[in-house]
Amino acid sequence: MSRMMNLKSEDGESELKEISKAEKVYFIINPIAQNGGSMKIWTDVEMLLQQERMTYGVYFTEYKGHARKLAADILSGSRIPSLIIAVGGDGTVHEVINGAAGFPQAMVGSIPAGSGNDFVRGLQKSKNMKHALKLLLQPASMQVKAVDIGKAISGGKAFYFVNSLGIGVDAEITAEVNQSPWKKRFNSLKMGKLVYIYFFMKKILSYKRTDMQVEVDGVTHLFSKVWFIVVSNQPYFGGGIKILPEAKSDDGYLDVLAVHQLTPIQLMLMFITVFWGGHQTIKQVRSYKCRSVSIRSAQPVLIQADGEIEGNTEVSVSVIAHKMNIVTHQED
Ligand SMILES: Nc1ncnc2c1ncn2[C@@H]1O[C@H](COP(=O)(O)OP(=O)(O)OP(=O)(O)O)[C@@H](O)[C@H]1O
Repeated sequence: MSRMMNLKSEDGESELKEISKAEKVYFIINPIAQNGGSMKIWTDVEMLLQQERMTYGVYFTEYKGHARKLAADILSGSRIPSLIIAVGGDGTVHEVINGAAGFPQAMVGSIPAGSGNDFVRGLQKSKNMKHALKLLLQPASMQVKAVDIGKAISGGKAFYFVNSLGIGVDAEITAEVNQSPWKKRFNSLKMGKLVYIYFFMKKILSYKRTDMQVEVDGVTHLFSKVWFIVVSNQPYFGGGIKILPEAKSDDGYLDVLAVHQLTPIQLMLMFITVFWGGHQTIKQVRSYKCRSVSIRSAQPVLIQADGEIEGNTEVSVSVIAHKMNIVTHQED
């Protein structure tokens, strides 16, 4: 479904300085994000857009993977600078980024309407849904920034990620949560994050840690009993966990963190130390900055990218510097 509305603001085109750089604005809405809460958010957003008499196109996803196709279809139709706003969680942003990669006229933003929203937190730098909406309604507060993205290949399949990629227990938990009826129940109570904590507690008691070989910019490291390895483009993962505080999305590097050997209790304590960055001083937590990293697990284990299961067991990742235009708030 698509709709187009009136183009200019009441007093002329100049007010829409940055948005008019994006001559077209499209919203791609995931109607099942946040267990349908995204639709309520979209209704509120649309009311404000109409009050401002903005012109935009609207598309609703109809199946998993549809946002990627919609973004690619929109962008292949014209070379006009176009801003695509994902209304949903990190899964929706992930799909839009994958559809938009390779189209230099694309700009991507998000109205947070999911359970994780790490893209909005760490890259777009919006504090909440209203703050994100301000980007659109007060274009003077917006800047367009070319950020790095990760390109990954697992099992012969190539894909991009904008936040982070994880192999190990984090991906296994993601897969279990997505299949669980508890996700809907917790989401409908607006407590989507609690379900991840519940599955984390459950999973770490049964998870079989595995050995992994990691090649960081050509240097091989062997880790035994690995819980997870995360490759990140920004500080946050897993819905607000500041796991790689030094990661920057525009430095041409990816940050890698490997967590191994800890007992389940130590792993829980490690996550507590993340609040003040203390985890980085733990011997069993190793971190690197790199341009490329390959990971191979001794045992089959899942891989998630931006919270979506994308592969398993082995993956090669490289950074593509300044590949994706995103909208962010003007830095103070
Ligand atoms: N119409 C649809 N029907 C079914 N699945 C869809 C549809 N549109 C998008 N999806 C899938 O919904 C999943 C969740 O999307 P998203 O991350 O945006 O929302 P979320 O509520 O934050 O979920 P999560 O907790 O997994 O992050 C993604 O895997 C996406 O591919």
